[in-house]
Amino acid sequence: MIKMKNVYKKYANGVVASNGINIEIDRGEFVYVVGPSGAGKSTFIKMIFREETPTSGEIFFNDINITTLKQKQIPQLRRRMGVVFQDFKLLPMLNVYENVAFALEVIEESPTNIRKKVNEVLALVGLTQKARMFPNELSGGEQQRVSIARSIVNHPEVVIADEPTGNLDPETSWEIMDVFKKINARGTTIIMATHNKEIVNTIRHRVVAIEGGLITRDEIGGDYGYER
Ligand SMILES: Nc1ncnc2c1ncn2[C@@H]1O[C@H](COP(=O)(O)OP(=O)(O)OP(=O)(O)O)[C@@H](O)[C@H]1O
Repeated sequence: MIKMKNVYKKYANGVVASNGINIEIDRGEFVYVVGPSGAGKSTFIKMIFREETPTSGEIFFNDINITTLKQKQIPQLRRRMGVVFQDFKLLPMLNVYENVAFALEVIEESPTNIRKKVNEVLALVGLTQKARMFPNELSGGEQQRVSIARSIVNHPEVVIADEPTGNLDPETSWEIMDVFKKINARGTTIIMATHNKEIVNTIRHRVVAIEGGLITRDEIGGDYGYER
């Protein structure tokens, strides 16, 4: 589903964040991306949803070469991907329901479909009762649930998460992992960059370690492998 071939990324300041990455990720997989700070995890993640482009090499999403997509084709690609960030990125003036519905309004879904899809994902993340609340009235874990609901409302094939538990306490982090488990059980591929050793070592999935812009380890059910 996602394939990188000899991906190299050098930022304008000369930093090489990807130094020849080759990887294949199949439909339905759950992949943790681990590695020290500054290793190139976020860059790896951002290149998948075309937030960054490689300096050389190719990235495929199914049979689409996303490295050569034109700017106007990017929204269409992003509709097939859900993205979740450490800091939630919710719109403060919109309530929970509206934050999730927004993504569908932009693509002009019918009001009936919007209602159906939003209510379905709010139920999945356990926020039906809080649909009318605003982000600043919610806990961090609840805000992350909204952000996850928003990421999956359009039934993406893959959810890409960059440190989704980074701002959450341990108990809330486990709850968020339950939500990802449900999403993965529906067949959605999950790619998650994380520093959470306990989670990686307990909820076993494929572990891809990046160090110095290179994949140094790639094991199904692997350990987190670092002290933190
Ligand atoms: N936009 C940018 N411009 C220049 N350098 C960048 C940019 N983004 C990242 N870098 C550099 O690229 C390297 C890899 O960064 P990246 O954010 O991918 O690492 P990371 O593994 O996600 O780190 P962390 O775990 O701290 O989030 C770092 O040296 C970083 O400073």
